[in-house]
Amino acid sequence: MFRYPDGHVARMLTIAGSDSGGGAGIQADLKTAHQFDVYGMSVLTAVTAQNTVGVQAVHPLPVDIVRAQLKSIQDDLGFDAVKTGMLGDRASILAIAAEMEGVTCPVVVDPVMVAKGGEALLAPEDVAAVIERMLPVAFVATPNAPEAERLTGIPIRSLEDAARAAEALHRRGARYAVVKGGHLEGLGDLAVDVVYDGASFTYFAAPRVPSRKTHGTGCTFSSAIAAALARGAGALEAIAAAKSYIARAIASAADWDVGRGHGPTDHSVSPVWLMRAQPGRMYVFDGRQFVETAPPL
Ligand SMILES: Nc1ncnc2c1ncn2[C@@H]1O[C@H](COP(=O)(O)OP(=O)(O)OP(=O)(O)O)[C@@H](O)[C@H]1O
Ligand SMILES: Cc1ncc(COP(=O)(O)O)c(N)n1
Repeated sequence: MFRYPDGHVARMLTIAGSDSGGGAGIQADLKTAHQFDVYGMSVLTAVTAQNTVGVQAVHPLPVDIVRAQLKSIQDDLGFDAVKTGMLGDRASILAIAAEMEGVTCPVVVDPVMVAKGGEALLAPEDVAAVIERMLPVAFVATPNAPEAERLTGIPIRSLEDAARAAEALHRRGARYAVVKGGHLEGLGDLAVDVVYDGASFTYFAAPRVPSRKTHGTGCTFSSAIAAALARGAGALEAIAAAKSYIARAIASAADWDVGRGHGPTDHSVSPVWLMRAQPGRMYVFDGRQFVETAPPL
């Protein structure tokens, strides 16, 4: 486990839903924390019956038990970074937002709305609560392109659109807004994520793997950012480490036979650390290392 100079072990909390299939949600988050040598803890917001083919049932947990889990962790263990994913019902969203307003460590908000198969994981009428209450507490927000469209109202068809949406998310309170490129046509064969920090656009890219094994990529990416932040990494370093981790996790599972549908990624890979990432640049991860280039826009 990663330890700080004072001896304390780096700790990450995930507040998210359970994926019985083990590829997304809490399960992906804890596997990722472990792979970053960070101690992982969880607050469950909902239980899903889910596999690689689809989501068969969703059961949000009562807000009292959501609050109680968080209190148990706060009263005893503490944490160095938080990641939020699927948030459950409106009462839980409001309770979690209120708690996050009082947290001093970095919070990564992954505004999960729909699963790969199209099933809703957030009620459409609760999107406003995520915009109004969760974006302002986000040190890093990590929507995919369709989620960023819903959060900003900006149609996203290109990298330029993604950059404009990242700006809008920053205006709505996210200190670092990351619009992920998994659902977007990137640059050539690259999957490009754009980051806006209020001053500069920074781009992280990796070759797009022609694979259906992308269940839980968003969960894995956002928890990797939180795990890196829990170790004291800066925001851009954390996003870079997460990009290398998810790129390797997708590539490594491409020939797996786990499930018949959108299979999970391989959480057993290791991240590559990019120290001193410069805002305003583009970094392409080639599977082994980052190559710095001029920004595409
Ligand atoms: N086929 C792929 N090859 C390489 N990288 C990918 C691929 N698909 C997604 N990514 C990367 O994985 C990360 C997650 O992106 P994505 O846009 O898929 O998130 P998401 O839609 O929230 O995930 P999910 O569909 O699991 O909810 C991003 O860094 C994205 O660029
Ligand atoms: C509990 C839970 N949280 C998040 C997702 C999104 O992940 P994906 O879009 O990869 O299915 C999911 N499927 N299940």
